[in-house]
Amino acid sequence: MRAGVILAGGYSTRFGEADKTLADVDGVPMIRRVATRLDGVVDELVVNCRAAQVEEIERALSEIAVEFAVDPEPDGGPLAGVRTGLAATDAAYAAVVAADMPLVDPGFVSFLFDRAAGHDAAIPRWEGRLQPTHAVYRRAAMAEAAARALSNDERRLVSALSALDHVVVEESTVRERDAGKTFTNVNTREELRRVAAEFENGAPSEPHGSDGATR
Ligand SMILES: Nc1nc2c(ncn2[C@@H]2O[C@H](COP(=O)(O)OP(=O)(O)OP(=O)(O)O)[C@@H](O)[C@H]2O)c(=O)[nH]1
Repeated sequence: MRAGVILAGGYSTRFGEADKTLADVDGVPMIRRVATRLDGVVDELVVNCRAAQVEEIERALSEIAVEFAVDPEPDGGPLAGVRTGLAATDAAYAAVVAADMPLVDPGFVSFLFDRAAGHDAAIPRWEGRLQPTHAVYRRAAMAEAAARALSNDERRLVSALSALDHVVVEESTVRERDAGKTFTNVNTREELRRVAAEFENGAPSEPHGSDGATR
């Protein structure tokens, strides 16, 4: 079993005044773009967010089957979000993807699942940095590593990686697969405009019938 855990519990402070995960990306809420792209390569989808976000995210995802994993306490940081998200699934492996990555490439995620097999994680590197919010984890191992790091007051995902037998998928591999755009993330309004332009120009393909636009 493969799960997809969408991390949406942040406060979008750089975005300002609104939850970026609901932002309109060429007619489709950003988190819906992430969910439809992941949906084709996983058996189940989990959305991790704060209780206050559930209603609007549910509306944005209408007709896409997801399970909500609500943070018991808000603002615990991304690592706490991952722990909460992973606790909602029994899948052997889970792709953890931030809700602000609307260009996530399902083929590349599928490749990460393949690379993670037999290990605790497959973590890509892009632009010199590991990308743990766009990675595949063995659920049980990451749940344990996250719990241990959190007990040491760590908030960042990378803190959990040292405890994992993780494969790093290097930039050269990402380039060979022409997948660099999969890591594009949206923090600011300007970044939202740029990513929306990618869709307006028709570049990234969406799974058939999944636009769920502005109904
Ligand atoms: N559950 C949970 N997820 C978080 C938390 N903080 C960040 N995240 C998630 O981690 C990922 C990366 O975080 P950022 O890109 O910094 O997003 P953000 O925190 O909403 O945005 P900024 O406030 O501008 O940093 C996003 O998918 C966030 O939703 C948190 O406190 N709890």
